[in-house]
Amino acid sequence: MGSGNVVETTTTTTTTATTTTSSTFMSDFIGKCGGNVVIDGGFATELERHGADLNDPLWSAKCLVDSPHLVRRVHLDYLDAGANIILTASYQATIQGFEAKGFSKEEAEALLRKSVEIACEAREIYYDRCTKDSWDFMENGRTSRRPILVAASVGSYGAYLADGSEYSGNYGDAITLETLKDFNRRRVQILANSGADLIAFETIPNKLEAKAYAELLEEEGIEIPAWFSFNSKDGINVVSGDPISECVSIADSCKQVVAVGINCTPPRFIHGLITSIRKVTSKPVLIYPNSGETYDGQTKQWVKSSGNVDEDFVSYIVKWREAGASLFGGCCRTTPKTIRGIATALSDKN
Ligand SMILES: C[S+](C)CC[C@H](N)C(=O)O
Ligand SMILES: N[C@@H](CCS)C(=O)O
Ligand SMILES: [Zn+2]
Repeated sequence: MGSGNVVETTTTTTTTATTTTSSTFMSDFIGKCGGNVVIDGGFATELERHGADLNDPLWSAKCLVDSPHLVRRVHLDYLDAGANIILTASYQATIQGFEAKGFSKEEAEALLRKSVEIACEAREIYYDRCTKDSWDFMENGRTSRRPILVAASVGSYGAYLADGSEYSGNYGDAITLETLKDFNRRRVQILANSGADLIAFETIPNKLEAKAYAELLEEEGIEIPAWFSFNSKDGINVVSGDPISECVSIADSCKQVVAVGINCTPPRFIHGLITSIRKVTSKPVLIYPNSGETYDGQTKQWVKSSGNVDEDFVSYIVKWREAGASLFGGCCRTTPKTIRGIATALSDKN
């Protein structure tokens, strides 16, 4: 496990394998955070705000190669804004994607590890700064630090395709369960052993990919927890058209999955989706919507959605909490300002 967080695990020895489950990992963490967890905001969005050019098949993962200082800077921006969970820059970091750019397999694997190293380093810098500036507070004579987890991001296969396919989930008939498992196998192994506290499977657009991740976690005996986060463009199904209930059921049945929810989805759909998810699972629910704009995979630009206007969603956070979510952040086109607003809205409620 990553440093700084105590996790209760129960170890079950069977005749064939040793499995480690962590059923209380997320509920313990939510408790340590006072009942609500703040996730970070749009990572690539903030990289771009600092001047990064992400018009590249690697998208934000390009910065692992050419500007790691910006990656660290963005993590610190979100920590300063109040995040309890920061996601690594590995959303579009795949061994296959790095190899296509001329890196060796070893170099590609090192870049995946580097994404976690930078996030862990940012957490240490943040904690050191807090200590120096005496931001820590004393509780029963002991110094107490804001709990912070590093989540290793795994973007979907559609992200690797680098054409916005994570918003259609349409991979064609050639892509099977086995293709998806094999595509992700080494990446997931590396990230699971990188020092991250959990794996964040993000922007999962279809049921097939959820099934592939669940089977992969089981087959590889992955010992750190994971969350599954889906995206939707109608508030009823995930983007491929697969019912959200069926996707969430897959996450619910997977013992390594400690939270399930929705990301990179317009705010106007979030309330209904939380209600639908709640009907299928008692695992903690996470939400980190985008701004409500639409991504154009050809131009790699965000465009205003016609007809539907999503306002700044910070004012909805309390309602989403009442609907049953307990982890809240932002995805594309949200910023540290959004995250600071979420942290304030939740602390006002505590
Ligand atoms: C979450 S989307 C905005 C990431 C970028 C996309 N996979 C692309 O490469 O165009
Ligand atoms: N963690 C990624 C998700 C993109 S949908 C990011 O914020 O850039
Ligand atoms: Zn997003």
